[in-house]
Order: sequence, then C-alpha cells, then structure tokens
Amino acid sequence: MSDPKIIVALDYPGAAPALALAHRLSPELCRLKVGKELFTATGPALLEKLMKSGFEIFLDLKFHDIPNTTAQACKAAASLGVWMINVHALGGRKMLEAAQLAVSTCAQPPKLIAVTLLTSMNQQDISDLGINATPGEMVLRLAKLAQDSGLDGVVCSAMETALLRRHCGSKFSLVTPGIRPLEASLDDQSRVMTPEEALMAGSSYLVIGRPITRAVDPLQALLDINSQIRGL
Ligand SMILES: O=C(O)c1cc(=O)[nH]c(=O)n1[C@@H]1O[C@H](COP(=O)(O)O)[C@@H](O)[C@H]1O
Repeated sequence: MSDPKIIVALDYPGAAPALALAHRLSPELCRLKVGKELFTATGPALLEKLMKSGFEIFLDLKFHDIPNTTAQACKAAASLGVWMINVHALGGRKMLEAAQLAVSTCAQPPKLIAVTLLTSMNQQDISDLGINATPGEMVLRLAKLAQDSGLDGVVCSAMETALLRRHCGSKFSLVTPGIRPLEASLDDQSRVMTPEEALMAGSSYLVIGRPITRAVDPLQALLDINSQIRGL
C-alpha cells in the first residue's frame, strides 16, 4: 500500500461536506484527519464510511486527562480501527504511559502520538503560561518525554523537526500541521513551513487543512502539493 505523506484535515461541521470532499480525493493521494469538530458532530459512523472508501484515518481528539480516563479514551478510540490517535504531551509521563499501555493491548493498535506545542502558539504564548523556554526547548522536552513513555511520535511544528530528528532518531514519527504553501494565508497558525521545507527538515507526515479544503479545486490543490514534494 502507498504511504501518502499528506493528511488532509476534514475540519467541517458535519458529515455531508466531509464526505463530499473525501469523494473527490483518493486514499492513494492522502490520509484524512477527523478532529474534534467533525467527530463531535458525527461520531464513529462517519469514520466507518471514510474507512470503507479505503482511507486511513488520523482521529485527532487530543486526549488530556488523568491517566485512567485518558487510557480508557485511547482504548475506545483504538477500537474504531483508525490508523493514528493522539494525546497531549502536557498530560505528563503517567498519562502518556497509561495511554501507551492501553493502546498496546488492542487487537490492531493505531499509532499513538503526542501533541507538543500547538502550531498556533508562539514565544509570547509560552511566556504567558509562565514557562521560561523557547518553542524549540519546550517541544524537544515534550517529545523526549513522549518517546521515553513509548509513544510512536509527536505532533510538532515543522520548524522543530530538524531538532527532533537529531535527538529522537529516524524512526520517531513527526507529524506536522502548520503547513502553508507559499502565498497561502497563515489563518490562525504561527509556526509554519511550506510542504517541501517540512519534508526536507525531516517531517514524516504533513497535516494540511484549509489550503486544500478551502481551495477552489481541492483535488488540484492536493495534486499540486504532492507534485511539489515528489521524491522528498
Ligand atoms: O493535532 C493536530 O492535528 C494539530 C496540532 C497543532 O499543533 N496544530 C494544528 O493545527 N493541528 C491541527 O491541524 C489542522 C491544521 O489545519 P489548517 O491550519 O487548516 O491547515 C487542524 O485540524 C488542527 O486541529
């Protein structure tokens, strides 16, 4: 099976627009991400439809709770047959280890990754939290914590991928949102890179939403990005 690098974020309020977009794309070209908005509106039924069409799904619910609650939520998410799920690294070591253990006991364990520092956040946002670190320092610390806890990878900005590749090795998955082709609007993202820059820096997968979903021709936008990154 092909291993498409692009994960298209289906950030929609309901099933109809999400399915309409999925029908225009194809599993050879991309994976799909279902996040909080869409999953809250549609529940697992939509995942089944998308998976029946052959798409691998990143279920992005960013669990962050006490260890037992997070572990049980991860178990429930893993039982849906998705390709990847995530938690927040800020939940700490005990939560991460509990999540990893819960997922590892599933029949078909999905990849489990941890969100480090949201790509919408910048130095000022970190200072506002009372944390005395640069984005790079904070992301590296959280990525090492996730790796030590047995997770498969992290969500980070592509601006940190070169640093994480050096410290976490080549097998650790680096999933990077905040991807913006040249001339695309930043929207609410802060730490962004182009698709080529992100892959050259060491990203494993690129999460891309609005630059594709809000394009006049989403399939063409996806094909354009895939042709820019071919061979990287
Ligand atoms: O976990 C994520 O996927 C995620 C983490 C992060 O730090 N930043 C981030 O943007 N995301 C998600 O990635 C997608 C980015 O969408 P666009 O900004 O439209 O490309 C959204 O669905 C976000 O929820």
